[in-house]
Amino acid sequence: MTTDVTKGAVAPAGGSGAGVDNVLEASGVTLRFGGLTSLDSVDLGMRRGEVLAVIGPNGAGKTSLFNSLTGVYKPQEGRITFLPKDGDNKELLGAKPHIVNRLGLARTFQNIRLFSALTALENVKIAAETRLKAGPVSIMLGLPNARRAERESDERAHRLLKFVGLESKLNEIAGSLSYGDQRSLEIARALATDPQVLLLDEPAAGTNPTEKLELEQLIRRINSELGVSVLLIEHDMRLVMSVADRVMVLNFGRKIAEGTPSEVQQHPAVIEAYLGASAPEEEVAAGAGQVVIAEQPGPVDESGANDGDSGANEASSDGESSDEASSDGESSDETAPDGSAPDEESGK
Ligand SMILES: Nc1ncnc2c1ncn2[C@@H]1O[C@H](COP(=O)(O)OP(=O)(O)OP(=O)(O)O)[C@@H](O)[C@H]1O
Repeated sequence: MTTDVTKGAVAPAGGSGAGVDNVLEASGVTLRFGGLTSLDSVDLGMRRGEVLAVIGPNGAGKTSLFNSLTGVYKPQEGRITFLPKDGDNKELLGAKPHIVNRLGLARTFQNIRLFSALTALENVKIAAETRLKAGPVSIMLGLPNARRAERESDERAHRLLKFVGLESKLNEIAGSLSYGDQRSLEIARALATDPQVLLLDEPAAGTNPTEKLELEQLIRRINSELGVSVLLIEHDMRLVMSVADRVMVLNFGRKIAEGTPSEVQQHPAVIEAYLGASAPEEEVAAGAGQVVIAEQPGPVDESGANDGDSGANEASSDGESSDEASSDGESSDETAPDGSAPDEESGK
């Protein structure tokens, strides 16, 4: 049975993972922006404890899927079910981002969103404090339980900064950190909310080769040492192929393949999606039936100048058509699951 966290109703669990120990399931997720179908009946079955990568050419629907899973967008159709360890399944479609986060899903964004004027430690503590049991009044009055909670969040933030390799930079201003360190800080902040599933949206974008290798190690450790399932959007195919247990491929909003990294690399639909239907046959043949997927450009800075979503903003700000996906209307005032303010229009 699944509790619908949006209505308090109870519904049967859906999804594609019958007989498998899934942590997250989606079935028939369809997301439209006016005439544009960003996700077309997408199914997802994410296994507990795995690193699952979502790949696809630019505009394939990867971020739309993340935004749908985390409550930033509300797809018009489908089911999204979180299956936590305690067995109390939750329907996520329509749930607000902060509720999704409280249930156990945390994410990072394509465009880094830190409180850039605060220190690394403060950034993580803010996220850790969303887990505090003490209410605002006891915090204001400095009651013993509030002091204990404050100490716990401080310790937790220290531990996580050490875990991501930033222990020597905890008092540095976030905005002054290198791009790679800012990405690590974002991950620490997401982990501070104690998720069962971590969604990473292009974590390698803008990082240098050394930082990419460190990121690869970090993703492995998050998965193996913390026991967190990782859903990863990434254009860096070397990273994807090395770190993912399984890969799901989207193209034009549809799932076109799913399997192990080597399975999807050899999948004809994937080869076609990446090389294009008109790719010369010898180009495909040159890969001996195995596509060497070219790395696609991701965003290079916080302005998202290179994230290719300019059209996205136009459509979402319209918001009038009943056929359109609604982005969470509260998200501009609210902090995002990881304590950051989401870019409501693109959710990137
Ligand atoms: N808020 C929005 N309003 C209108 N269209 C949108 C919105 N968000 C996404 N889209 C459209 O949906 C499609 C999928 O976009 P999405 O950002 O999910 O792709 P992506 O696979 O993440 O691409 P990239 O790799 O470039 O980040 C695109 O055509 C995009 O323009």
